[in-house]
Amino acid sequence: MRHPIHVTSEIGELKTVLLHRPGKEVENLTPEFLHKLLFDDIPYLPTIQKEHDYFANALKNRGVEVLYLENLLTEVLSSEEIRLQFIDQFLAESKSNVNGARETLKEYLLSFPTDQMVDKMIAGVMKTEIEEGKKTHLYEFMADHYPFYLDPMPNLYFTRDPAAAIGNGLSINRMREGARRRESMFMEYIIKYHPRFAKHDVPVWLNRDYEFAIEGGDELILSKSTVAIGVSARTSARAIEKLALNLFKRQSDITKIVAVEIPKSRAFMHLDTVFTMVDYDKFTIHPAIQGPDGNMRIYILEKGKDSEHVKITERSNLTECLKEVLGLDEIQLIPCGGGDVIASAREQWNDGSNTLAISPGVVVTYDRNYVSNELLRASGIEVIEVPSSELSRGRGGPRCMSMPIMREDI
Ligand SMILES: NC(=O)NCCC[C@H](N)C(=O)O
Repeated sequence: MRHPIHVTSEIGELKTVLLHRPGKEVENLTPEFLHKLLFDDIPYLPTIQKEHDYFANALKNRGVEVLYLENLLTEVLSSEEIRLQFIDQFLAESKSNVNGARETLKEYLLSFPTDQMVDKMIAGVMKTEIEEGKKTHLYEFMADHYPFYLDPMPNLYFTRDPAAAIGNGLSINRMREGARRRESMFMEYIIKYHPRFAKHDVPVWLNRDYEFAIEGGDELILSKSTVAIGVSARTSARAIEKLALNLFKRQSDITKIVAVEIPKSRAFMHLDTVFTMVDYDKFTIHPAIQGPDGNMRIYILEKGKDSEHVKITERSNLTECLKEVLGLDEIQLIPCGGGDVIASAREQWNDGSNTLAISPGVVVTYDRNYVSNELLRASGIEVIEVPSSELSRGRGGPRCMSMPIMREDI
């Protein structure tokens, strides 16, 4: 029986990917809550959907099977027992606003057909949606003070981050920011209960109940045996070490974790915002993450003396480290924006380094990053561009917007 999750590289031919089509949740962004909800601007819904459909079609046209997170979850929640369990957990995890109104909200959510209920949970529930007569707590009447019972989940179209495929298993992530923490519940339920996955007993290398944060944008599968993980604003060194211990212990094929420290900044929130793999020996990079001589702080984690310890050795140069772990004589780093200070900062901000490889040497990128795209082409890469004026407002690119679950081995 073919395993439903299989990812042993960043670049092997993409067979199946999980997306979320942005919906009403982006219309629940207002200036007051942009920062909290991790957006820099408010996307225009019809256009962001059009751009997202273009992205999905670009993948389908290349033979990729596109699955939508919201559809898989709706299928899971068709069982009444699981639906009730999911709602209870979802409301419990949304605790800051639900306080005391759980039963009213549960009844409200259950009044919708399951697909609309899922959309509603993602879009958020406004206080004004519940009849006044059902409100019993002071805060429920304060719609102007804080409008939501359930906060919207506008970052859900960045399916990369809540969970990541590693080999035949997954990390289901505890996300750093409160605004995104509920997102990984979706994958937890899908893996456990959706018929496509449930019967395969998919290994979960690290689960979302682990106390330290890790996000999929930091997890890059360099090869069958090596994963690079960013130590970043979102991913903690502790979670990386725990994941490494579990991967070494539980018979995965992973023998090396390359922990790459990157600056903690909004623009560089994950490793994949500054570094992605585009071919066997080619990578995009934002030059600002390296020191003057290309120096960086990099640590290789390998099996240690016992199951509680990893062996840690330090490296200081990314190019040399990649050559070592991939067994290559040469590798090429393609600078975002061509290394021009202005173009690289501008294009990195709009995810110029955030490419999604759909096979070795073929990537999907945003059209707006024309300097980086030309440079990729000049380096022999085929570039499929997608329109990006609204998609880019959430600060993530094609890699962030996709969660590959099946790739051919390379
Ligand atoms: N892998 C990624 O870099 N994902 C982009 C996530 C953007 C989202 N607005 C966030 O701040 O989490």
